[in-house]
Amino acid sequence: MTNQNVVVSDAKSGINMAITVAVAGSSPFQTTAAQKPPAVPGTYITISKKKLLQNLDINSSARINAWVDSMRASSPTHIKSHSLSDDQTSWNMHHPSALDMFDQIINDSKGKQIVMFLDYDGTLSPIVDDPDRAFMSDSMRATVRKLARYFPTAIVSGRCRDKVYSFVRLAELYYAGSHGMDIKGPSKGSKHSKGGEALLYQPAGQYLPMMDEVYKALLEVTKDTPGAKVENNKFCLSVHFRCVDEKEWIELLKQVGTVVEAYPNLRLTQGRKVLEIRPTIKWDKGKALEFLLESLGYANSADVFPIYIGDDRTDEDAFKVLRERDQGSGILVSKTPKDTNASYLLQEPSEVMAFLRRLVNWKRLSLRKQFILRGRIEGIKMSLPI
Ligand SMILES: O=P(O)(O)OC[C@H]1O[C@H](O[C@H]2O[C@H](CO)[C@@H](O)[C@H](O)[C@H]2O)[C@H](O)[C@@H](O)[C@@H]1O
Repeated sequence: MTNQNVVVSDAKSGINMAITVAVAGSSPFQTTAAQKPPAVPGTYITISKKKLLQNLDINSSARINAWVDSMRASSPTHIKSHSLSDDQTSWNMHHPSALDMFDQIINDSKGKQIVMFLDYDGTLSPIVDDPDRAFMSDSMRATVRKLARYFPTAIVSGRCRDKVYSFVRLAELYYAGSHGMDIKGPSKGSKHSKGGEALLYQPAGQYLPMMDEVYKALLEVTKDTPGAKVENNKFCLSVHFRCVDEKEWIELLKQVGTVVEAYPNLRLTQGRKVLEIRPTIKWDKGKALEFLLESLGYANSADVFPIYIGDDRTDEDAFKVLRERDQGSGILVSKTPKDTNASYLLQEPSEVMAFLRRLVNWKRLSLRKQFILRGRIEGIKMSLPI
């Protein structure tokens, strides 16, 4: 356990109060690698390239080129078709479909409380060109609403919390925005909050003025690059290049690199056709998952079964936590091979919806069975002579 600063917000007065609480640190669970399919080495993004990507030096053409290769790799159309089919077969063998393995997942969760963690873009909504129009379908919303009736459910997104909430619009969920750096967690029964107070946790709070400054600088340097879009996700800034001509990528990278270089407390990473700038603090979606589990009362508990579904590179931090704890299931949403710590696979949001619906139906049925069984036992008791 380590101490973390938590901001508890009083809904009536609007006053935020910083308190220190204990947060789960290293996992008490031992990894038994044999129980889970192993992570397959990356097929088109190698570990060494990942390391190389940790720092972008805009004066080094080797670094710049590695970054551009990686930007290109986020587009499956650039994978040669013959190598894709070989990789795909071996990858699919190691990462079976979560729909095919549904019974196995349910069996593994036996006697445990399932807690759901859902990424937003590419998981609940399909990837589209305009980030402001990545709407969730009504049927997906209805499915997630039902899901939350049966299981505690959290959305964990790179978007700022307000924006992802405006897309999802379900008050009964918990939300972790800015890649987990802005958490609104459970208010009832949590040891982090009293009464009906909302639990807010913003571990990068001190960087907010800096992020606003960097947002303005990014808007300025990218303003002449057609198709570039800068999104302010509060504790994380996204520079989208999905609609930028590939010939302009090096220039865009240099523009962004020049801004980021001036701030030693910032790091630059990549998502799906997006450059992401965030504080260097040791906090990510994996830490957010652990924080939410603890605030739900499942710190160090063997009675919980977290299921995390996501498509983004940043979701890997959460998959890694589950793998290290040897707990729950990580499910990657992807059609193409990727270096991943997830155990299972779903191809696209429509499969995510099918999986969530199966969970809801299974839970409904098992509750009905329990209800009937209890009725029978009560009936037998009533018919017994006193
Ligand atoms: O953690 P997530 O919820 O997956 O958020 C990650 C980023 O998602 C969004 O960008 C991605 O989706 C856009 C809409 O489909 C797409 O246009 C873009 O190319 C993708 O990278 C969001 O706009 C970013 O701010 C999030 O960081």
